[in-house]
Amino acid sequence: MSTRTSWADLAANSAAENVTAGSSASNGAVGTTSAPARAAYVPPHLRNRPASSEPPAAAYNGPISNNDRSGYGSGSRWGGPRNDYNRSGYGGGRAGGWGGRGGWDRGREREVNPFGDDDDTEQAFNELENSGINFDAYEDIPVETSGDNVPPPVNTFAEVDLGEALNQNIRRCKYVKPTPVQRHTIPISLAGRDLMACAQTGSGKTAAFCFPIISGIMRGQCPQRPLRGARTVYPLALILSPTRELSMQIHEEARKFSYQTGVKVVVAYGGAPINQQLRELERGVDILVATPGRLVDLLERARVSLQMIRYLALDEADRMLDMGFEPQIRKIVEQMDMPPPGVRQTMLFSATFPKEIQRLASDFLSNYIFLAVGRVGSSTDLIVQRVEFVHESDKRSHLMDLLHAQRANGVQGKQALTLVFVETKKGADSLEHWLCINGFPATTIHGDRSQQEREQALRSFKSGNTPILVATDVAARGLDIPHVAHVVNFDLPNDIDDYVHRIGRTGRAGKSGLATAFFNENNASLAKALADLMQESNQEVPAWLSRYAARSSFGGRNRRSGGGRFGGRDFRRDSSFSRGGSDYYGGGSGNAAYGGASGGHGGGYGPGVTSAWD
Ligand SMILES: Nc1ncnc2c1ncn2[C@@H]1O[C@H](COP(=O)(O)OP(=O)(O)OP(=O)(O)O)[C@@H](O)[C@H]1O
Repeated sequence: MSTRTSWADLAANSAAENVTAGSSASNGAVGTTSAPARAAYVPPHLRNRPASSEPPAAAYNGPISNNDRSGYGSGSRWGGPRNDYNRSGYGGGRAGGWGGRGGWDRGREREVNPFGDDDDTEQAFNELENSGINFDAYEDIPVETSGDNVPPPVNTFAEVDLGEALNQNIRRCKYVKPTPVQRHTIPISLAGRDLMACAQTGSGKTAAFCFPIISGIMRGQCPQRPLRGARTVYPLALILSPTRELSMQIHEEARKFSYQTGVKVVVAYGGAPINQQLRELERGVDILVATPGRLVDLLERARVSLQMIRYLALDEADRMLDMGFEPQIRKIVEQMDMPPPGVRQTMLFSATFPKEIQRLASDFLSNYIFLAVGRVGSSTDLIVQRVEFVHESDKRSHLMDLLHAQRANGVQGKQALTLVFVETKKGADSLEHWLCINGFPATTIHGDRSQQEREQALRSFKSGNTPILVATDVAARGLDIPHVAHVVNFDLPNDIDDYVHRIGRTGRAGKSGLATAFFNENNASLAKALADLMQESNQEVPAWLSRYAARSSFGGRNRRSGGGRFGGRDFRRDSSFSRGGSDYYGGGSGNAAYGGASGGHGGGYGPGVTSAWD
């Protein structure tokens, strides 16, 4: 059949494309090292490294530091409460903040360009806009904020003084306007406020927390690092995320945003050799992006100190505080040497925020602002959700039908990618094998694969060489993979929030996508939450699913309290919040099983207030 040929062609084409595109990842950066201005050969182990990692500049006169940037003034100390530096940085003193950055030029010459462009091409970038974002869909987006003195949103990046180097990188990224979550959170963060932000998948949360951090470090005065071990490093900002791949992605993004700002970003995650990460750290770090396990390791080895942390960001914060991660997060945030809330600035981001998690998270925050931003455009336009009743034994043939239909429609001929979620690692391997022997190039990502295999699988999927990725929930959150046209929930998750994150791998940044779920009697406990979610998103709910939902609405792990809209609502507004523990789940009996459940986290929106991810 011609399918074989077309798959082979597809692979060949995409391989070629991959080489030219550089796929926005660090590979692309390597390719740029041959630009005339940077003709010197950069050995592989030094590539993708901010070049300002050099010995302390002459201006620096403090004790041994691995973090200091050559341009950072005379070493005035940051050490007092957060308000001190905020006032000097963001108040009337702002005007003085951006001049005289000449010292950074030295770093500029050597820093590997993560955009794969050259300074000379900046004008060309100015003329382009990120066409992926549907800006019209931004009108009338529902937003809810709560907290004291919420700073007003901005409409443009120009309205906030992020600094010229960062602005230039924003232009390079072709971000013409801030997305809604950025419009609201950037002024809040620049004002030094703590923040809990709930905004739909694919809406630009990464930049929303990176921009204020980078800008704040750029404008901050050079902190004098304490003298501990010569090999201990003192990052100024910590960004935690739950998976290695997500940490790598945030690192890549942050490196782009901080290009030529003098701000150094390093990533540390498990499964990769620690020595290499230690070497990177020793070259200097301002922003450390990390997974919790590897960070605990580094802290216990006293190779990282959190003493100088000014900014703490938790991406996928609800996941970071669920039962799996909470002890590690508490250890990092509360039991090491990190400054307390009110001294550091803390920002929590996710598309989902169950109330119980909000309650836990509030321990980490001081006088925070809660923000819920509705989805970009109408949900019906972005992710079309379908649920099909498929018995366990029919799932494979049903998947095959879907994939054949996609081929017939030519979707995959255009490099469209399909992400298939399954429940178990074994199930992932077995489905991948079956797909491959049936002529559908597939790969897999799950926790039993080596880190190298995981990274290779992701690369191959992103490039289109292997247009089907079978994944467990390790790929459910945060991953920003362009051209994922279809997400298939081959096995539905037990938790409606996981469903939301999984389908959010498509329909990103204003683009449309399709999500198909295979439902059968094993998923009855999810029926109510799924039907509610689909209804809220203006999706067609099959009659049989409504019947399942009616049957299961008496309880169950995914029941939402108050029958209300799902909840990006501030738990502090809920009158039951002072009553403690189980009430956050509406008093439902299934609440003890919190870790795997999202039940009842809505609490109900009032009229006219829209959920953050409907
Ligand atoms: N202002 C902007 N203009 C154009 N594109 C943007 C803008 N901000 C972010 N993007 C793009 O939108 C995409 C999604 O952003 P991001 O990965 O930060 O989403 P997210 O909200 O963190 O999603 P998730 O909840 O799945 O983690 C990225 O490709 C990013 O480059």
